[in-house]
Amino acid sequence: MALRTPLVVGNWKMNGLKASAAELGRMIEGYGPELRWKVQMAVCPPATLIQTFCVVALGSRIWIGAQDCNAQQSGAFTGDISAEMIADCGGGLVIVGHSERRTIYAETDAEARAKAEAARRAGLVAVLCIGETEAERLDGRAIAVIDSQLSGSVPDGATGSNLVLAYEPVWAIGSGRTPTTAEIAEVHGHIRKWLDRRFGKEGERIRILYGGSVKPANAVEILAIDNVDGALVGGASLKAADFLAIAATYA
Ligand SMILES: O=C(CO)COP(=O)(O)O
Repeated sequence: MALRTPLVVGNWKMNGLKASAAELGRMIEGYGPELRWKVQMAVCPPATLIQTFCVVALGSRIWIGAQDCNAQQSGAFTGDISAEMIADCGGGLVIVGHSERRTIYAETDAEARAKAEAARRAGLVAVLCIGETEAERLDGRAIAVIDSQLSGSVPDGATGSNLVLAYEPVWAIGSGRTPTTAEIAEVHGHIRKWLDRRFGKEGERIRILYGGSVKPANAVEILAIDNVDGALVGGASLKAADFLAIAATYA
């Protein structure tokens, strides 16, 4: 068995209504045995659809997850959901620290870390997002920013079974632009070394996904890069044909 099974996660963001279960159905149909053995697929719909999607995906081996959670188990946090609630619906993972949460809702590394810890408490896998802005990259600070996000948001005791990292350069999200393969290789190699230093052998089991404008047209090139263990896909995960084509890179 490979040290790290490739993982392709779809982040639907604030898109999807009940009727979108049909699209999930098409994904399940296309996730046949030849793909299942090679790559793990997951879909994170908006919170309103988690329960429905978990029922639709039952027995399909596609994981269903959430896009965020509150770090607390329950309480007076109007509008929020907890990791325990996601697990209760049948969810298996939760995205934390996404750049849209960091930018729009001013979430900090410490909050992302607390959410990753909440995910572990509830038995979920946390998909923890990090990545530099365009200004930071142009300033030559991309690696420094990644380092500070890693130290601030990766929880103690992380393992390959409770944490996945996602490198998402903020400027590549929804823009149709991606870093060069050398730039992605540099950041992923850097994160891999950081995980080795922090967690030793266990660090080798933690997957590092790339996210930001991944499409069927660039997936082959991106997913072949050293230390890229899969993708976190936004727009292209909304259509079964595109999402399956990305995952099929591993077939
Ligand atoms: O933010 C992303 C996934 O979390 C990436 O979004 P896009 O694939 O639409 O660029």
